[in-house]
Amino acid sequence: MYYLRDIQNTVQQTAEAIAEVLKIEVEIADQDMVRVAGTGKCHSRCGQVMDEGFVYRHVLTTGEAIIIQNPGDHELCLPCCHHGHCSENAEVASPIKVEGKTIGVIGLISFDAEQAKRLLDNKESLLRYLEKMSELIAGKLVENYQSRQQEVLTNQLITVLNLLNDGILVVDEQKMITNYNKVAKKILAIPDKQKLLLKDLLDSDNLWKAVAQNGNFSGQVSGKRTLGKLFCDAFAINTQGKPEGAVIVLKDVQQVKKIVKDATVSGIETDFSQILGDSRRMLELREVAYRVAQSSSTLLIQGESGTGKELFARAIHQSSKRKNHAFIAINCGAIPENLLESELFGYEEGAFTGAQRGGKLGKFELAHLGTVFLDEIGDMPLHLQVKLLRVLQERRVERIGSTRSIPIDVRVIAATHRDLEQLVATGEFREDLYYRLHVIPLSIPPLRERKEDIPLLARSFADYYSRLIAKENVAITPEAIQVLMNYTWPGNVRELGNVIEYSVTMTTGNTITADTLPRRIRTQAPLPARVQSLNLAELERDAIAKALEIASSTGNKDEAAKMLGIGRATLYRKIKEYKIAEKRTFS
Ligand SMILES: Nc1ncnc2c1ncn2[C@@H]1O[C@H](COP(=O)(O)OP(=O)(O)OP(=O)(O)O)[C@@H](O)[C@H]1O
Repeated sequence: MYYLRDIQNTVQQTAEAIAEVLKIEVEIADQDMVRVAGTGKCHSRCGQVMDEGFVYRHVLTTGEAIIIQNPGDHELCLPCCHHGHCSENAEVASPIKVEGKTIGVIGLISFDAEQAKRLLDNKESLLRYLEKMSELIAGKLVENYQSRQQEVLTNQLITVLNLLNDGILVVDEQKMITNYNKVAKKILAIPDKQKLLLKDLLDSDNLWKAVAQNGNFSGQVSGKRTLGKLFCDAFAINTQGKPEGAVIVLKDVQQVKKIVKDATVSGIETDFSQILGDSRRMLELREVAYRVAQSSSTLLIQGESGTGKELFARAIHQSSKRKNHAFIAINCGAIPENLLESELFGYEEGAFTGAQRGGKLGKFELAHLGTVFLDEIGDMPLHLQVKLLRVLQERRVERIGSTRSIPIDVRVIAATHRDLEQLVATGEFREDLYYRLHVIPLSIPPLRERKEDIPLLARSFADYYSRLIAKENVAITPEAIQVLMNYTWPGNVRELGNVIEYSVTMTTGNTITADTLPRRIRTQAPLPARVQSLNLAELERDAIAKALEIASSTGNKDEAAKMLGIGRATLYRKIKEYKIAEKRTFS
């Protein structure tokens, strides 16, 4: 809204200018009938409400100027207490309008006959003059209102900018810094009250070229007044097609690494107490792992799928001096070969078609001071094995498309369910890398070789999943435990966890009995412990041998055929075909 009191000085100066020109007293009232400015006798009453301003009220209502020749006798003055004995000789009142709305009145008052004559002799030009003065005041009011709005908007923007975790710089077309937030001030060490150019703060040539050419930039830049690299995104500002500079968003690389650390570790902090198992082998393994955690040596964890290799790797990281840095796990078998290379080592801008502008940090760089967990290392392609070996030997990484090598301090924990020695023998795994990784080998035994861990694991999974689905703690009967102990667990602890999750969910009461366990566990017909081959005939042969082995306890061959879902005659034929030696005589 527009208030004359917001520009009181200007209003007073205008009143004085009018008084000077017309040699007459002037007063200006706002829409609340408060005298905002006044000259001569009226000056001392500025700021007061005008109780008897009947003429001004009329102008505020009608929006029309009025000239009163005989105040005191005029009909508008009838309600006034000075009616009939007014000290004024003549009065002129002209509206001040903003956007068509009357928001004040300029009043001219004559106290003697000579002044009154001057007013009345020049009515027309006087009214035009007052109209111009009103427009002048109205213009000032709008200007003041807009600059206040601008100030409010700027304040809102600065508040928003200061709430962001990124550094923000605003630069004009001449690359002059026009605004920045608190984070930018901190990460760029911007001095107070200095006019600065972008080049005073950042190594900005590439950035500016990209913004000018493409309207944006994304990559890394170096600070001029601070050490270290910054991630940077910049966007051109255009107003009606005209370039007006750019907004630059900055993130401290160390800060990003902290975010990576929080995302990779804090969510799933693992310590050795979470690795369950009281078998002698697990107790020993935990003890060795705890001891090696304190060193920085490369580790190789071997074990079948689901035995807890990643769990151990996380616990080792969490117990090491690297625990406040990132733990980055990457599955070498799950990522396509060409992507794996850039994921691990990163690349420079323009390294290949489709490479992201500004390049990309590799996992080794991101995990600097932390741990990289290379799962399924046996699936790593040979040419990447060479690169990995170099990283382990030289403790430096070279991004794709770069000749510069970057020093890194990373502990590598590799894991595999494959027989690496065998892979070395067949030439699929480099011998030198194998020995480099094999410095401290940890071998996690499959669950079937430490069956005494099963009761503890099963009960703790039952507690966990009961809590998860808000069920009363589901117990497990001794018979059910016995069934679990008899099974060979090809999927190891992961499979056991899944079976207990299934049973906790499916059981109607709050006890897992042998009957509520999945059928395949009860019928003792697990999948082959290790699928060595995907040859159909071999798989069939293995399945038949297994079924015969299980059924041997009852000596009933029909049972084996039923397990396999084939007829008795087919079973005989297959036994003959695959030359399967039977361990006992069947009925
Ligand atoms: N000793 C254990 N105590 C408690 N939970 C375990 C244990 N071992 C494994 N687990 C659980 O089993 C699941 C599989 O573990 P993990 O992923 O560490 O196995 P892995 O050997 O790395 O498997 P893969 O080779 O398939 O990646 C996880 O949910 C893990 O928490």
